[in-house]
Amino acid sequence: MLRAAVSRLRAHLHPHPHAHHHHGLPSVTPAPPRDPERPPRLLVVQPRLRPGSLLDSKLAEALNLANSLEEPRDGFYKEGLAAKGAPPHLVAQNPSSRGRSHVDKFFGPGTVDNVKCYLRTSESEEGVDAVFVNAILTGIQQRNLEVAWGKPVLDRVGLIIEIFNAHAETKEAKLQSELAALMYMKTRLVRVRGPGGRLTFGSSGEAEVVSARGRGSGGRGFISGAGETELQLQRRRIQECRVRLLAQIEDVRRTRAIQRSNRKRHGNSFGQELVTVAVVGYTNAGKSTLVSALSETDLYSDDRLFATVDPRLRSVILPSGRKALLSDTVGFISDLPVQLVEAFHATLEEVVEADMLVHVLDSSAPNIEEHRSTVLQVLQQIGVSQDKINSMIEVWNKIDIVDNNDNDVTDDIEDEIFLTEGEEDKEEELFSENDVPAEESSFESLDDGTDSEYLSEENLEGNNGEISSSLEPSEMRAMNSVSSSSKDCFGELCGPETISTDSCSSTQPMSTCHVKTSAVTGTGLQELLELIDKKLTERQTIVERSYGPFDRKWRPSSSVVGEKAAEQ
Ligand SMILES: Nc1nc2c(ncn2[C@@H]2O[C@H](COP(=O)(O)OP(=O)(O)OP(=O)(O)O)[C@@H](O)[C@H]2O)c(=O)[nH]1
Ligand SMILES: [Mg+2]
Repeated sequence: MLRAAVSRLRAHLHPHPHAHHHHGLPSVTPAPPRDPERPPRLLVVQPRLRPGSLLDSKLAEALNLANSLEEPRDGFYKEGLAAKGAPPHLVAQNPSSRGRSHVDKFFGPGTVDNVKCYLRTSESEEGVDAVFVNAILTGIQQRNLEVAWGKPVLDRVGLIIEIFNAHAETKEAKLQSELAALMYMKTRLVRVRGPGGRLTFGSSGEAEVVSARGRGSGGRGFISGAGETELQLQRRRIQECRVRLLAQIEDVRRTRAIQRSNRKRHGNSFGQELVTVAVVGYTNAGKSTLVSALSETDLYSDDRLFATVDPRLRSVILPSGRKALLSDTVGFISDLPVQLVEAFHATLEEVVEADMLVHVLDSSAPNIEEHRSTVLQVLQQIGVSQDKINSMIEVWNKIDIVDNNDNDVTDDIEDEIFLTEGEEDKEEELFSENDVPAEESSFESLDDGTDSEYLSEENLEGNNGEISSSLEPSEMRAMNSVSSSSKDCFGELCGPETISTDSCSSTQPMSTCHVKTSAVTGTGLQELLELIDKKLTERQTIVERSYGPFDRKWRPSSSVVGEKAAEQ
């Protein structure tokens, strides 16, 4: 009921369908009649990034995000993600890379026009329901782009929230994604002067936009008075909604806390404390697949991003016979504002309170380093102790596809990147320069401010080689070198015997134990279970040895500390 109320509110504030294609709300411009069952079709606009490999991975993620916005019916999606193919997309000049982000529309006038042209020509074909700009826009920029393009515009945060909303199934996940939506919307209230000179909300008017942050009447005379009142009304409604949501989420949190303490108190049938291992990681790393494989159960896994929004617990018997609970949870992603992470507080508390963390990484991802640092950052944000982060086990998953991942990222992307006439020579230069090692390639100086902002299709002919070769991810090289340096630990147990080796010492941040796995083929799963077992035993010994409640943190065993001290 609350969800419906929020939807109504959102529709009122935001009267276009980007948020709710699935709810069939009216659109800004009369869109061609479309099948309400069909997931929304988004045009992806990706600001250009350097080096090329970074652009490739961000674009691939953007396309995956665009394809992920779909509501499952009875727990299933209409078609597999692979069947969908890449959505239409453009690579645009990145205004922020030149330090001159346009306050009013984010992009420069050339880009805005080109996207408009693209939309006009595509209208006759399949049509696009909304535009997804893979950047963080201000409310004003979003609204101005909507006016310019005549289509709903979603930025990165907006789309992710919509995906959360579409995928949430349990009450807990629904409440939290509603809260995320509300918090996002609150920063996005803008007034627009409508066609009749009236101030309205939404994108029907021309671009006289006033920030909702309440810059006040600012000498705007009588119209601003009425506008302010309406704005205040909207803000109050949002505030009321938020208070109600927070109260309900507090209930969820309380229930979860009780469940957790029951688990701790009653433990398993042997009277042992029932420990929880939280499985965390970037979205699509394979957390659900891994938890399913380890626990021999069936959790929903999918190539869609944020396939899991609902937290799930699965029990697993470790090699020692001890029973543990694995907690599968929502994945993380880069560039999410902290308030949105906070909206998922109740769910993420499971991670904070877990006895141990397992960090799943997709080792086939070209920007694995960025994924890793995003996850570490979020863990810190939600209040996981540094000790727990340091003693986390890293799982390098999808090892089965690591060797042949060299060209899968751009395979179906390349032909659709656009170039504008007049820009050919320069762009050719850009692409061939991608051959140089990633660290050395900086092309910012080549962007000299012309307004032609696209790469044209014809121009990519003959350049494909360069693009693919630019894909060789330097991160993978870095990873391989880590891999060889951590051989001592790898595949073995990183217990007290090996803890003094560089690769596994928990006293050294970031030198975490890792296991290479494939959740699909089962490679490395036994090693992982053994490692979890070992770490838990280690932890328990420490807890037992400690004297007071303040010592109940993970620490290297005293013998190791003693050894270290003896060395010095
Ligand atoms: N080749 C290969 N594919 C894998 C492996 N593990 C998972 N996948 C695939 O990767 C995709 C994502 O897996 P999920 O388990 O849904 O990933 P997740 O981390 O739970 O993702 P979110 O819930 O969306 O955050 C699915 O299509 C899986 O089949 C693996 O070890 N090898
Ligand atoms: Mg999942």
